[in-house]
Amino acid sequence: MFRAISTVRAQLRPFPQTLTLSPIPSPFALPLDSPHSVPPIPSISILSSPFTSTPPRRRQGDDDSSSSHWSPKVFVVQPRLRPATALQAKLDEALNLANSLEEQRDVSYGTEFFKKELPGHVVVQNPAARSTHADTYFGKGTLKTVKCHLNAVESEHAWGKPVLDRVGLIIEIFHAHAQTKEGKLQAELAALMYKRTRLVRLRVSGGRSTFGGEAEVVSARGRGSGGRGFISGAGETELQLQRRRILERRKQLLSEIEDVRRTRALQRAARKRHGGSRGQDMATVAVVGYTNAGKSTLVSTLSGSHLYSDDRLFATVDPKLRSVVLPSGRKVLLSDTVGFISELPVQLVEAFHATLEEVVEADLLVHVVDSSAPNLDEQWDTVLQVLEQIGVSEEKLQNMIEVRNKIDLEKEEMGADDCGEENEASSDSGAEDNDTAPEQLHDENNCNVSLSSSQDLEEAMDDEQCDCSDGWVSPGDGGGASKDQQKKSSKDWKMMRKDSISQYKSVAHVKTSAVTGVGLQELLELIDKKLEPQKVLERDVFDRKWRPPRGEDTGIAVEQ
Ligand SMILES: Nc1nc2c(ncn2[C@@H]2O[C@H](COP(=O)(O)OP(=O)(O)OP(=O)(O)O)[C@@H](O)[C@H]2O)c(=O)[nH]1
Ligand SMILES: [Mg+2]
Repeated sequence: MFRAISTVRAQLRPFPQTLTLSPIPSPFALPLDSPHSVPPIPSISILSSPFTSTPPRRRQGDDDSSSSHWSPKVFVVQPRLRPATALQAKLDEALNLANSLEEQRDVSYGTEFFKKELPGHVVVQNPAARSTHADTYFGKGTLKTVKCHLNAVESEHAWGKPVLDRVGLIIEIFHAHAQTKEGKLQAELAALMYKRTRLVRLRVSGGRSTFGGEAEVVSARGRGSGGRGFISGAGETELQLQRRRILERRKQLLSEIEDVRRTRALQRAARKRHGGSRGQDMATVAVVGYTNAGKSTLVSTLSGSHLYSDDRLFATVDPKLRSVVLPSGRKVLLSDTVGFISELPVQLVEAFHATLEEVVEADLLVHVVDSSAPNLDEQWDTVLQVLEQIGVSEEKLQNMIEVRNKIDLEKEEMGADDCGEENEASSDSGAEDNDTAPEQLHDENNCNVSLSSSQDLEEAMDDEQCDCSDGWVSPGDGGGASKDQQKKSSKDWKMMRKDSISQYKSVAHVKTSAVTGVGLQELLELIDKKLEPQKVLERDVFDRKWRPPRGEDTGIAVEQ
C-alpha cells in the first residue's frame, strides 16, 4: 500500500514560489477510519493562491544577473488536511508565519508588510509530523521528494539552506518581536526547551547564536527514553555535556524569569491597591485570542492609545496595559496579550507563563475572535485549550466575554453567524477537495510524490508514530502511543473538543469591528456588567456613549 504524499503549491507575495508538501497524513488530520480521513494513496494537489505570481520587484542597484532565474524564498511543508478550506487556512497561516519572521524591529516597520525581504529558504513543518530523523526532519523518501522540488525550482543544490520547523520558526518570531528583557528571556527559554528535544549539538555559522535557523545539525539523539540511538559520529559524552549546558542555562533563565515574575506580582498588587478613581480596586481585563484576531487594534481603539498592530503573526509578544473608562465611569486596565496559535507544544506555552500570568490574574477575560477566519472553530478551540493549560479557572472561562471581531470583513451571506461555525466544520464534501487522482505520481516538476518502497513507508510510519515521550505533546496528538491509541486519543480529543466548545458556547458575545468602531460601546457596557453585576450604575455616567478616540463617529483612525 502506498502512503500518500500530496504537494500543494502556493505563492507568497511578492515572492513567487512556495511549495507545500505533505510527507504523511498528519495526526492533526482526522483519523484514518473517519469519513473525513485522508486516503492512504498518493495524490497531488495544486491549490490556487490568493497571492500574486509576479516576480519580486528588483530594487535599484540589485544584482540583475539572477533575474532570469527566479528562485523561491520559502518552502513550506504542510501535512494534508480536509476539507480543502482547512488546508488552505493552514497553508495561509504557515505562509504568514514565514512572512512574520524578520529582523528585530525597532518600533514599527518602515515598509509595507509584503514588501519585506524574507529570510532564505525556510521549511515550515507541522510539529505533528515529527520525525526520528532529527537532522533532516523527514525520512529518506520524503526528503528525496522535497529535494526534487527544490532542485526543480532552483539551480543550486538546496537543503544546505536554513531549515526551520514550525515550532522553531515561531520561537524565532517570538525572539525577533520581543522588545522587553522579559520577552527575550522567555523566548530563549522556549528555544532551549525546544532545542533540547530536537537538537543536541549545533554548529553555528558565523559564531552567531541561533535558535535553529542557521544551525546545522551535526548530531541528534534518538527520540524518547528508549531512543533509537545516536546518528553515528556523535559521542555520548559530548551529547551529555551539551544537555547539561542546556539545563544549566535553563536553570539560570528560570531564575531570571522568576525575578521578573516577582516584580510583576508586586506591580500588580500596587495597581490593585491604588485602585480606580472611585476608590475600588482597579480591575484588569485581559484581552486574549488567536494571533492576528485584532486584540491590539481593539485595545488601541478602546483606549485611544497606540499599540503596535500588524498582519504579521505574533505582532505582540510583550503584554501591554492600557486604561479605559467604562460607561459606569469605572476605570479598568485592558491587558493586550500575546496571541495563541494551534498545535503548539505545551512546553512552549509554559515558557511564556510569565507573560500569561496577566491572563490568569485578570478579573475578566475578553476573547477576541477573528470572525472572518476560515478556521474560526479551530482557532476558538485552540484559545480555550491554552487558557485551560495555563490554569485559567473554569469560573473565569464561563464568565469570559467573546468578541467576534472584524465583522466588517464578514460576507453578507454569512449573516446568520450563530450557525456558521458548525457548517464550516462539516463542509467536507468531496467536491471541494482538490486532491487529484491517486495514480498521479509525479507533479509538474516530475518529482515523485509517492513513497515508492516499503522502507519509505516504514519511515513515514515512523514519522507518524514517533516516540514523543520527550513531552512535546500538542493538542490532538497521540504522542508516543500506538496507532490504536492514537486513533482512540484522537477520538477522545474530538469528543473533548465538542464538549469544550458546547460548554463555553453560552459565553456572552458581542460583534465588533476594531477598525470601524462597531460594537465597541456594547462591549464596554458588557465589561461593566460582568465586573459589577450587582452594582447600580449612575445613570448619567452609564448613558455616556463610547466615542472614537480621534476624529468623527464614522471610521476610526487605526495605527498601521
Ligand atoms: N478589517 C478589519 N481588520 C482588523 C480588525 N481588527 C484588526 N484588524 C487588522 O488585523 C490585523 C491584526 O491585528 P492586530 O491587532 O495586530 O491583531 P492581534 O490579535 O493583536 O495579533 P497578534 O499580536 O499577532 O497576536 C491588523 O492588520 C489589523 O489592522 C477589524 O475589526 N477589521
Ligand atoms: Mg497584538
